[in-house]
Amino acid sequence: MRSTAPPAPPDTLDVRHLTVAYGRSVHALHGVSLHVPPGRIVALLGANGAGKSTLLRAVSGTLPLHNGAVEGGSIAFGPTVLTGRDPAAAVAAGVVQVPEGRRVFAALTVEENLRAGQLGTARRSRAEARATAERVYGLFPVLAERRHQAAGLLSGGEQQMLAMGRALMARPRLLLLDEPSLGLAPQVVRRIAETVREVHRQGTGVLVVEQNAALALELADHACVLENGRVRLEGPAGELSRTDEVRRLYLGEEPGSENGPAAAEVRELARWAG
Ligand SMILES: Nc1ncnc2c1ncn2[C@@H]1O[C@H](COP(=O)(O)OP(=O)(O)OP(=O)(O)O)[C@@H](O)[C@H]1O
Repeated sequence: MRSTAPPAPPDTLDVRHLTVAYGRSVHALHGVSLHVPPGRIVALLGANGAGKSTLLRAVSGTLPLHNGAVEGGSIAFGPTVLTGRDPAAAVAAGVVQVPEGRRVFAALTVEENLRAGQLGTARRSRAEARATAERVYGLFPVLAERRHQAAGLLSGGEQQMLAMGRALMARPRLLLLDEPSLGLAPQVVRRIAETVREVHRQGTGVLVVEQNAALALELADHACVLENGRVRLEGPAGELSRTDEVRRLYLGEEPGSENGPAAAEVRELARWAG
């Protein structure tokens, strides 16, 4: 008789031995395993081309949009198998990706963009939908002020907030974020980081890809460093940020230095986070 595996705990992302290729020649991930426990923040770090976006795309079901495909391994969110499923299946399971490059519907208003975030999710009453929108406006008051404006007129930072807000309208159990701080001013980055924390406090898990390693390690409970499509290092974010390798390669510090630029940034973030 075959033994059956115990049911996966709810809201846990479980990626096992994942192998992904684009076409026949680009092998982007080679047997990557990663775990996001319920309600935790996990950061994915790594150099350009390491495979971070590929991993997020595989989880959100958007790989085929980039001509990529899962060639081996598995992805599950709780009891739901997501391997090779489409984005609608991921959203229905509670896994929602903030689109890369903060894509918003430029011609639609802020409010209409937020409403679009509910498409494909379980039907809700109007009162529930309104309450979710008010929660998003509470997180990003600037969106409330601009609710009747075309999204294309927002600044880059406001568009990032809208892209996040739209993802939150689906009431995700796991939010996938691809470089949320890219190209944004420090103050806006702080606002975004604050929101990630707030979303996390409200019980949503977060898997975040971030070039700003100091920010990612400050935000995350756990971090995973990818190198050439393989997991190179992983562990509690606090421990990883103290390893010589991470300090040298991702935080731009000389090992042993407490005064590098990233160390200053971590201290500044810690001060701001209270
Ligand atoms: N649509 C695609 N078609 C072909 N190859 C791709 C495609 N997207 C990514 N790749 C390749 O897959 C590998 C992993 O890329 P990926 O974008 O996942 O890395 P990344 O760690 O997110 O890097 P970056 O920080 O530069 O976005 C790289 O070799 C990249 O060139």
